[in-house]
Amino acid sequence: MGSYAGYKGYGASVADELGRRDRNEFYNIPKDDFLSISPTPFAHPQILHNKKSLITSFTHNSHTLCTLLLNHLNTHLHLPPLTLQNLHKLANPSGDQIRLIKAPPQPPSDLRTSLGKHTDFGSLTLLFNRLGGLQILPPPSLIPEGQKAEWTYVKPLPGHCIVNLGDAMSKFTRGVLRSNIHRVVSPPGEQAEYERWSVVYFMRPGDDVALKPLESDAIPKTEGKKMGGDIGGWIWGEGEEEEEEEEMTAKEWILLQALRLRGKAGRGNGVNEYGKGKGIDEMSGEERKKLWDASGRGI
Ligand SMILES: O=C(O)CCC(=O)C(=O)O
Ligand SMILES: [Fe+2]
Repeated sequence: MGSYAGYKGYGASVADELGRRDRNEFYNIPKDDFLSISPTPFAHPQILHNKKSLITSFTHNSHTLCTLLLNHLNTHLHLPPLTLQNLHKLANPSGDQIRLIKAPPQPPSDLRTSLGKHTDFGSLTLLFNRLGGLQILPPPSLIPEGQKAEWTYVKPLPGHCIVNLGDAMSKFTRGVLRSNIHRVVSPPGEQAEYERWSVVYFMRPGDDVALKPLESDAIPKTEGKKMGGDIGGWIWGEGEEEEEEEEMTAKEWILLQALRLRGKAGRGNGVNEYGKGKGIDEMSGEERKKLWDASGRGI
């Protein structure tokens, strides 16, 4: 599906409104490549093939953990047994992937956002990291009256991982569950001196799954007010009348999000094609701003 597998170089995408570049490099490993599900696996370097058993055991364990969480969500959403689990089967083709992210220490006099604000577009994300740096923008329900939402660090705890809900889950539940806005900045305090690594597992719905609200007495039957916000389809905000949305499969949706970020879906400049396309240095400030406005999501 698409070609968002593989390496993204340091500074290859835009991380803020000023068009400044990100400060991380990462590598995406699709689940289907190492479980022999994909008929056209990405040409990964030999070193990853040498680590196949590690990659497959990490995939299995992460998927099992996500399935446990889906089990609880399924119960609390009053869905028929195994509804969410059946939309996310390990053996079915899907956009699930592992991401390995490396962010070197930043110059103290020039600290920037290392991974721009976004919502994840899959279902659940597991984040394994030892250093801080991840920040969330809390929803209005957690903000005292009259105050503004402020970026807040999420502290990694030993023996824990951090779990994000993604946009697909918002779609399945008509916004009962919502994807969180997050970004990564320099780790706080003394941690800023160290290289930050993050190992991520993105669980996404099976390729053939329709991204539409599920039937349950805990999920509203009509759209009513759509929750607005400047990124993501279903995040909090002032609320506006819902427009008819075209129904898509997860495969189409994920490809659209990936292309959108890379500026190929009718907007932007194709800068995020992992090294291909027009470089950010060649773009005007206006072009960078346009790219930023058009993206708004993780890759
Ligand atoms: O490194 C982190 O803590 C977050 C990474 C992230 O948000 C992403 O890759 O989508
Ligand atoms: Fe993310």
